[in-house]
Amino acid sequence: MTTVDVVLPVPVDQTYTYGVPTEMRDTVDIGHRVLVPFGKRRLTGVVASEGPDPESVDFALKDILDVLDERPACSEEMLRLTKWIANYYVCSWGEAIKAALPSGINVKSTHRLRRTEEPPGQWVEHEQAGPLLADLEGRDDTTLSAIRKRLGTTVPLGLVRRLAAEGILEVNTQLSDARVSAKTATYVRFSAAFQHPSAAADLVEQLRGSKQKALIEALAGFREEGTPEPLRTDLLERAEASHSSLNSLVDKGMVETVEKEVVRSPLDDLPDPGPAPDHTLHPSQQEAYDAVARAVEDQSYQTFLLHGITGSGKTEVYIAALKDVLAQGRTGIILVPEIALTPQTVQRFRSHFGDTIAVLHSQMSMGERFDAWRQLRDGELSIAIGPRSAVLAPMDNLGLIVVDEEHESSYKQFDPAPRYHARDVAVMRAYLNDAVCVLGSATPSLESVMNAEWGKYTRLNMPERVPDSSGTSAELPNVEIVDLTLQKRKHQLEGALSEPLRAAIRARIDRGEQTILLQNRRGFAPVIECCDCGWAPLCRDCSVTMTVHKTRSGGRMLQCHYCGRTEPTMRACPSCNSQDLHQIGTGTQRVEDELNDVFPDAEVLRMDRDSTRKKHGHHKILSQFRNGADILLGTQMIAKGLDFSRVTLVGVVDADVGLLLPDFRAEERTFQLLTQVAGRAGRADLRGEVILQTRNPEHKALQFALDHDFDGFAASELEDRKILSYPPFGHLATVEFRGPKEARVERLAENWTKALRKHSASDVLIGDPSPASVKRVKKQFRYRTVLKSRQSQKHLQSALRRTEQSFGSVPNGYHVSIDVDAVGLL
Ligand SMILES: Nc1ncnc2c1ncn2[C@@H]1O[C@H](COP(=O)(O)OP(=O)(O)OP(=O)(O)O)[C@@H](O)[C@H]1O
Ligand SMILES: [Zn+2]
Repeated sequence: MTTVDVVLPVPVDQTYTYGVPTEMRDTVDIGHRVLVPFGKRRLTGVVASEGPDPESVDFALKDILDVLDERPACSEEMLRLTKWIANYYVCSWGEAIKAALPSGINVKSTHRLRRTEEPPGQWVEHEQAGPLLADLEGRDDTTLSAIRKRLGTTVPLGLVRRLAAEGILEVNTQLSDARVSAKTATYVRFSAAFQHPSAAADLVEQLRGSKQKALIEALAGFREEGTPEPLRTDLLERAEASHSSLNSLVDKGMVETVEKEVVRSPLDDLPDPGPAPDHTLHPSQQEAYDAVARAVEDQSYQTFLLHGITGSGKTEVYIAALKDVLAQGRTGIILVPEIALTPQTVQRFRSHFGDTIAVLHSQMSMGERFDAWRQLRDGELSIAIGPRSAVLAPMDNLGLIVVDEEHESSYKQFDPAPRYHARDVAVMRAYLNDAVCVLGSATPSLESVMNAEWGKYTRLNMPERVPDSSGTSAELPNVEIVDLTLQKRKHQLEGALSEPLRAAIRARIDRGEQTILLQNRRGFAPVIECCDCGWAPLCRDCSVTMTVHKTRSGGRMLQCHYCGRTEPTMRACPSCNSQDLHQIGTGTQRVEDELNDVFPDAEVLRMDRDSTRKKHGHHKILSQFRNGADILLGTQMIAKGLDFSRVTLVGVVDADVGLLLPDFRAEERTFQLLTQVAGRAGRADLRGEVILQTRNPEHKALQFALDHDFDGFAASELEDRKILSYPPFGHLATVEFRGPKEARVERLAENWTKALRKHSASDVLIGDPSPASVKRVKKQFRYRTVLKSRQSQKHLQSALRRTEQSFGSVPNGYHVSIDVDAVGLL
């Protein structure tokens, strides 16, 4: 190739042509990363295609500086997929490719800054330059990213350049290497001439130095144990010898050292998954599997919606299909909402497929992530299991993509772009690969239900739970509603737990059975308020009240759930000095206290974001529960995928959390959450019971959950959506405007929306820009415009694309984010 077209990580929708110097022509290929000059910067890009004939180019062609890969980082398939993502989600191709590559592999430029002169007053007063200059005062030199971290704001590079031009700053730009690469280690072995076991004894005779003798003996010892090439550090330690003794053996040609890659794996510290259970599929599993297996056999594209009620055994269907795919020499991707929350599912895959699996999760180090990515790309591993981003795993030869719990909103990426939905990308990726896609859920999304109805997906149903050895299926648990307003009127409500729920828990403790309790709100109390003047503490940086949390020592502190800021609580109201401060509402910590009070003899576990921050935090709590703790209390984390046979009671402390949010999906979410959590009860021989506490007993989401009536709920909700042209009947996108000054954000939103109206086809309905329901988060004001189209997603996409192009850049520090198929309109 003499020229190449390169995709760059810039928010511009085009590729750039570069020349290829003669010495690189044999090494560069499609999908390779290359280093290129771009304005004054150097950027890492990916070669998308061969470029035009250099003779035909009518601009000054710049050359690529370096080829960064020996093998393509991006396959041609991945280039096609990312291009589709860029078009569909209205972002740049470079942004989409970035999401498909492990972070940290790009060469970065770092800017080191130093203050040279006393800055003039107008700069000291300047809103952005002031803090920057103050930060640099008295420092030697420091990187721009360190400054940004210290100040907690963005420092625009343009500002830095202006200050440099005025001689106030000295800027030194350096290229740093990629932060991750394959990790290698040094191993030691006998040289070819000395490999015979008897040679070691001869060597020990010959050698004079006692350390050298010890090294030879230790190396022979490792070999006897089956490790002919031990790590150099291990060998030195065992022989208690130094590098120089080893080097003299190397010089004598007796031993040699080799550099080999070590693979960093997060599986190393997970417990062994144990042997794979050998289940015979029950009739409805068999039927579902047969349908999937036929499509796998044909190697043609098809998407299935597997609607299997809770405990119907969907995972076994995925496993059986995956075995077929591997037998064909193809590969598979399993998407789960979040690895830490679905440990049992992951362990089940590991027990069947062992070392061929790459488990990708959010708590992996950059090195672990890179290693998994490289092994998948090179075909050393053939299964990727992980959350959202695993849909972009770099494997060739895909035969199957499973999306477990396909209704989960965590499959939608929010920030940064590409704001893709992993389920929809999975369907597209299967299509591009003639592969099969299986979307599984007990509560499918209404989008998928309609796609099945319209014939795009094939629906498969598993309406019964897995039968026991006698052939009878466990029944779905009995659901009962406790009306909290009634309880209160009868003065029977003392804390958060009603009398019937307490009695049911007591019975479980006495029988040695287990209880799962959902309270979908973390912390101690959502609000603290002054009883005299009504004052409540707000976060300094976000427009929300702060939540009361219990500290480890039993005291109280305040925390903002949007930015994480914490503050001490106050004794008296800062506004009227009253001591009468009231903690209103209930979080998991408060329920935990009540449980410990009421059931002092019970072992209570709490699982929420606060109790699971450490690595394997979820895992520890769940294994304590498996070992027989009485009560597992938690936020929505506990609603998914858990499979414990002794759980016979599920209690929902407050079923109304989330129900009344101003989002058209609020009811769907609530129904899904209640059905999923109810499904944790009575999964084996013991019959389950569910108690929902609510103040809205007549609400549709609750009433249908009461009867486990998914189809009824879907039909009723779809009717409402149709009238309002909400998805799945219409298409939706949002544009969010963000920045530090409200008036400017509002103006930006208005101008952008005006331009959008100009570029839109007539069926596109565009709302007025309005503040987000939490208007300010982390010092940034947020406004939002919602667009709908009854007819076609394409109309939205082209209007957004055209507006973005014609509008041009926005002021520094201000952002416009396009979110196609947005979920969560808050
Ligand atoms: N054919 C089978 N024979 C015996 N046991 C089975 C069979 N299929 C699945 N199981 C067991 O039944 C239980 C439920 O299966 P699984 O967890 O796959 O259900 P699920 O459909 O994913 O449920 P949920 O949606 O509630 O998470 C598991 O313990 C699993 O090992
Ligand atoms: Zn905040």
